[in-house]
Amino acid sequence: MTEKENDFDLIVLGAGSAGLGLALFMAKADMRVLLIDKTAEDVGGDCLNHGCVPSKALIHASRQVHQARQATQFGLQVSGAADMAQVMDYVASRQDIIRHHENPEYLREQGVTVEIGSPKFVGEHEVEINGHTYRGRKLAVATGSRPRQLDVPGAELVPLYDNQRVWDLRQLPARLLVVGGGPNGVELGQAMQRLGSQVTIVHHGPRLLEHEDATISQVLEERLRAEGLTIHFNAEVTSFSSATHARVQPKEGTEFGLDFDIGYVAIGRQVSFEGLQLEKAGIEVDEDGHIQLDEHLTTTNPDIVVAGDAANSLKFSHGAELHMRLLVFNFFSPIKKKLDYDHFSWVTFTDPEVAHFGLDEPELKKRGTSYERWETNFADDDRAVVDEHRYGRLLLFIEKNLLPIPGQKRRILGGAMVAPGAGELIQELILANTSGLGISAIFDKVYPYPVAARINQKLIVDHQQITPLMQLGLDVAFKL
Ligand SMILES: Cc1cc2nc3c(=O)[nH]c(=O)nc-3n(C[C@H](O)[C@H](O)[C@H](O)COP(=O)(O)OP(=O)(O)OC[C@H]3O[C@@H](n4cnc5c(N)ncnc54)[C@H](O)[C@@H]3O)c2cc1C
Ligand SMILES: NC(=O)c1ccc[n+]([C@@H]2O[C@H](COP(=O)([O-])OP(=O)(O)OC[C@H]3O[C@@H](n4cnc5c(N)ncnc54)[C@H](O)[C@@H]3O)[C@@H](O)[C@H]2O)c1
Repeated sequence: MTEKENDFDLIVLGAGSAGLGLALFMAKADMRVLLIDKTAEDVGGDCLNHGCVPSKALIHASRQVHQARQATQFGLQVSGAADMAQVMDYVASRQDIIRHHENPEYLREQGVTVEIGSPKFVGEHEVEINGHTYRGRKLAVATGSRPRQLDVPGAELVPLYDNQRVWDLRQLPARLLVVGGGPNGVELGQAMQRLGSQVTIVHHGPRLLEHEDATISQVLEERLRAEGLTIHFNAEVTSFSSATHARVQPKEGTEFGLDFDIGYVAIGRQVSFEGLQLEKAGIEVDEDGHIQLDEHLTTTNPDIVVAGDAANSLKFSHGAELHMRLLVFNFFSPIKKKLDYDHFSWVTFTDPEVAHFGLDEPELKKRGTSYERWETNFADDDRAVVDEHRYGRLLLFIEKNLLPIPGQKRRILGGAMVAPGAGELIQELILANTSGLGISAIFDKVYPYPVAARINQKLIVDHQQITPLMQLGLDVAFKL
């Protein structure tokens, strides 16, 4: 290659959600882009290969099995057990479909130069890979994160899986020990229980999904227990005395033993920049090994940015998309945008789903924002009655105006929902939140009866109060 051919507008390290988004967008904008990943099979990153896609496919399969069993209440006869090999074949087939547009050949067709190998920085704008040096005007580190390991005595004896290896399972374990009650642990734990495993979750914290409001987590916990999962809170696995026996220590109380067949470790993620020689590019890391970033996701080298899990903030595929949007805006605009999670949302794809958006109560309190907490269960919602999800729960934080002036906009600051399909039901609330719409945007709608999303309006209608002044106005208007 000539020297010119080795010059790029953008070099991206890592072809996961963040790197792919950045590379494809910049190539579309006619920029010269070099995208690097370790192997061709790694392209697509964790989301396609070990995370979102296989986990959602597994959840889909397990829901089919669960719903078939639920239908026995209507006289349907269901027998037999799910075949794990067939389930995993289904999972792999879904990944294969998505791989059609997440692979080196496809990317090259889109105008992206792709290199496979182990890159390292050799200068402030230079990266070396496979014996060649490439220069980028801008460079992006999008190397993702990896699962945290369970480092306790005896772990080496045990068949311990994490999200990188679990998709190789061909047989359903009779007893599955899940360590960690975050989104990863609860999604996989419920799916495996539905497929036929007996699942036990051992969780450090006092409740599942610790980023959620306690009232929301509690509904999920009750549903999971009703399906047969065992959950130990405030507890940790302290050692393994054999390949199938764990010792568990609750924060308060006596240590106990747990028998299992395989373990699934879902205790969070860690970033690692091993081998990248960040120091050669002038990229500083803090004492925990995290890259020092400003509010524009720029490192201590002004031409090198970080995107996705590697930035070590909220770790989601659409978090990577948010980063990508911010970075491309800032690449082209003289006015720079700052990273802002105020309208960010996420969904945990359990059944019921748990959806979350905007600011939560601890954050509102921290900011001293005036708000009201409105919540409802779904017990009296007609759709919830017929579809059997009266246990659902919706929580909203509504802007509180200091003076009760009629016609004032009251914005929806944040909220959460736990219900089947909550991730879809909550989308109109997210739109209102993102666009700064007031509660009247929901109040004024006429919903087709009986769509499940009417619950959004019900909560708002239930909280409308007629003040004495309004009552007087109504009385006069009616007489006239
Ligand atoms: C079980 C599970 C389920 C999940 N489900 C969801 C979900 O439903 N929705 C959601 O939004 N998020 C979900 N996530 C999170 C989501 O997968 C991640 O946030 C997302 O993949 C991060 O994208 P990324 O591009 O930052 O990193 P990655 O996708 O990890 O991509 C990083 C890429 O960099 C490459 N790389 C690493 N080091 C180097 C190196 N030295 N040189 C070259 N290349 C390198 C890797 O091979 C990889 O391809 C889930 C995560 C897990 C674990
Ligand atoms: N639907 C989704 O969007 C989705 C699904 C799965 C994962 N993810 C993402 O993947 C990442 C990883 O998920 P995760 O659930 O592993 O991480 P997490 O950090 O969100 O949750 C892990 C939980 O494990 C607990 N824990 C830590 N050490 C423990 C120990 N030794 N024993 C018992 N419990 C322990 C922690 O208290 C924490 O609540 C997250 O950032 C998440 O955003 C997203």
